[in-house]
Amino acid sequence: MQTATTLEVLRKAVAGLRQDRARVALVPTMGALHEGHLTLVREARRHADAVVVSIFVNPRQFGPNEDLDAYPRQLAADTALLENEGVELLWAPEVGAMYPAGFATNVSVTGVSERLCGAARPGHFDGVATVVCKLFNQVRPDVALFGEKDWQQLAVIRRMARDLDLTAPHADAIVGVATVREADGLALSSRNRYLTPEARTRAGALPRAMRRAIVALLAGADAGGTLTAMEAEIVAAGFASVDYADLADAATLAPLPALGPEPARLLVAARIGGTRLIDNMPVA
Ligand SMILES: Nc1ncnc2c1ncn2[C@@H]1O[C@H](COP(=O)(O)OP(=O)(O)OP(=O)(O)O)[C@@H](O)[C@H]1O
Ligand SMILES: CC(C)(CO)[C@@H](O)C(=O)[O-]
Ligand code: BAL
Repeated sequence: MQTATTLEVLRKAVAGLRQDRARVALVPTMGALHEGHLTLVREARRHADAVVVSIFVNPRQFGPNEDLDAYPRQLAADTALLENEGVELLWAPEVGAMYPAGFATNVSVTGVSERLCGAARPGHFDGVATVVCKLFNQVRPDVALFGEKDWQQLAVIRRMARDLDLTAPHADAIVGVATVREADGLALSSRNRYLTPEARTRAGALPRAMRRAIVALLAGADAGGTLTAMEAEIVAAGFASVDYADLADAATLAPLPALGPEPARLLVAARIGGTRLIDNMPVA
């Protein structure tokens, strides 16, 4: 596996891959890799001949009081994991290579960015859209893979890619990969490593409460009452607070106060022991 840390080396390496192989896949990450990321890498292989993974802890998507400094960085261990998966190219720029002095551009996706995590983390999706737009322009992948764990992020990126003609105009250029979970149902996340063993045990209550709510909704229970009961269950299990718990249209994330004919998604963000966890599931 080749590692590029400058744009010049990246462009040469991508050109080399393109000479040898037809299709290139991109898997953007912030590192601290786990089985969720490796599942994206394996899925990427099914869609392309060469796989490029980026590792970049993107300062622009962190708020002023968020965990940018604490975010786990383990490039050597990540490199070994990616080598083991047969990844062709790792793109691991420093902040100065991604945002050289004078950088002054912002990509902002209206609508789908505005609720849920967008409301709880002002500026977050502008940071995500800006860096993913840059990554797409840097690598020019035929296909890019993102996890459904970050459902709203996936929706924002799909909107941006369509609006800015960033990817090939086929429907599956942005592939969403199903959330990989621990045995107790907790979604794998780099931030799970912030949890104490006790908080980690309690955190399994989040997906359990969500599943119970979905069963109730499908049985015809009132949406408002079900969400309130679910929030209470999450807090009773030891979470400090619930940032949001909402039903949304699965494609646009438009508000969906009650179940209708549209496909719905249940999306939750909750805090435990100083760590903010997110999850989402289809109401199906
Ligand atoms: N459990 C998971 N299942 C599937 N994909 C995942 C999972 N966790 C992360 N991903 C995906 O991996 C990509 C990189 O995510 P990122 O590096 O932010 O990891 P993360 O575990 O989501 O970290 P964080 O704790 O910052 O949310 C994203 O597309 C994300 O949706
Ligand atoms: C897509 C992404 C790599 C952009 O920094 C990040 O938000 C992530 O890891 O989900
Ligand atoms: N996986 C989403 C990236 C973030 O929370 O900043």
